[in-house]
Amino acid sequence: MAEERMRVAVLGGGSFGTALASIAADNGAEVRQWLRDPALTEQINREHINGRYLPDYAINPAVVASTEMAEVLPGAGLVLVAIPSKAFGDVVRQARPHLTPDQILVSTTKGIQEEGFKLMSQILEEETGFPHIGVISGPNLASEVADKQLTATVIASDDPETRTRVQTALGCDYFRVYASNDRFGVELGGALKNIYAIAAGMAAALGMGENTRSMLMTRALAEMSRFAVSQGANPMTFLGLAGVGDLIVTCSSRLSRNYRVGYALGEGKSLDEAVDALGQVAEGVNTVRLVRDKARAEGIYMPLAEGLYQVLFRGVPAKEMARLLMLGEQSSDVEFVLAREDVQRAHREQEGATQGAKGGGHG
Ligand SMILES: NC(=O)C1=CN([C@@H]2O[C@H](COP(=O)(O)OP(=O)(O)OC[C@H]3O[C@@H](n4cnc5c(N)ncnc54)[C@H](OP(=O)(O)O)[C@@H]3O)[C@@H](O)[C@H]2O)C=CC1
Ligand SMILES: O=C(CO)COP(=O)(O)O
Repeated sequence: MAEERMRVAVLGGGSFGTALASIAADNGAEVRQWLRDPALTEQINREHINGRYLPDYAINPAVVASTEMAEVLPGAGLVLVAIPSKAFGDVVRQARPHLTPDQILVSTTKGIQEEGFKLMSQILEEETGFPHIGVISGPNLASEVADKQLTATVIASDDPETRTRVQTALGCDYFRVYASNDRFGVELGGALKNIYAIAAGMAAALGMGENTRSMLMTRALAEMSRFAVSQGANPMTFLGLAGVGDLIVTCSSRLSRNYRVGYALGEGKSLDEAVDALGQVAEGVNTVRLVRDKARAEGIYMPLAEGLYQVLFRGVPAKEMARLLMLGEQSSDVEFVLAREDVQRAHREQEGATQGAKGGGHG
């Protein structure tokens, strides 16, 4: 007997949702995509193009778009939610009456909800109470995925069925899907790296060199993992695709929207001008504010996030902030090898010895 075709539902008609819908269809699934824009829905169904978000790429004709959740969700084995963090909760609440507990619900969104500092999979879990919840994250620029450039991602879930089903639905000869059980770390990695992509874009616009970019990315990794570990994530996750992998691509590519916002700021545009010119979501703008506030409230050392916050929201010139950051604490390289506190203690002891020697000289 022929195996039944998998049904996949995608919520969101943006660039990443569309790219993933097309992969699932390439893999033979029956794919339905929900979006709120009727004109774009019609264009996807008739021309197999998403002219607003991915105009240069053909979508697999097996993807059927609809503005009705009731036509998209019932019967889908896998539901991918690709909606920016600001609207994610609202859309999940609209979807809720059409969902059932056997479905696998996966967020693709790299952002944080302000209310309760919630990650998207936590919203999926809370709004549905269902057991098969996961997150996709990794170095996945949507237009490169749509272009079938060789790419890898991570499916993170503590539920083995979720991991396996997503690997089967999306894994193919141009898209590899690695598994993780650290859902929180993978999801946090995706959200946090957006902050540093803005900083990297800014540094590039200011004419800073490759040494600077490398320093920025590596110290960003230290800062991201410090924050994530303070919140309960596994630091090893940050060595993977959803940590260092995504940091590399987003801090290096003008295809990244966060990088482009940073670049525009470095060219002297205001935050509003930079965001308006982009016309799409750059999650890092909101994330930097939320993370900086949380870091301050919990006493977590995050000089890069604090510096970027000062530039974005307090009008400090980016060049001046870079100068101040270079005068900051010279801390441990890898804190999981040499603790930051040990470096600080050694400095204090040396300072004490120097003061003592000076005092002795006067006595
Ligand atoms: N693009 C990328 O390269 C990647 C993106 N991601 C993540 O995926 C998430 C989604 O991204 P992406 O597809 O790129 O986003 P886009 O900005 O390309 O598109 C956003 C989509 O969400 C829809 N949307 C926004 N607000 C609402 C709402 N209130 N109700 C219904 N629909 C809404 C938009 O509809 P409308 O057009 O009608 O406004 C649009 O279809 C992002 O948070 C991002 O972090 C992850 C990996 C790669
Ligand atoms: O997350 C991404 C690539 O992995 C996309 O980054 P942007 O949201 O900055 O475009």
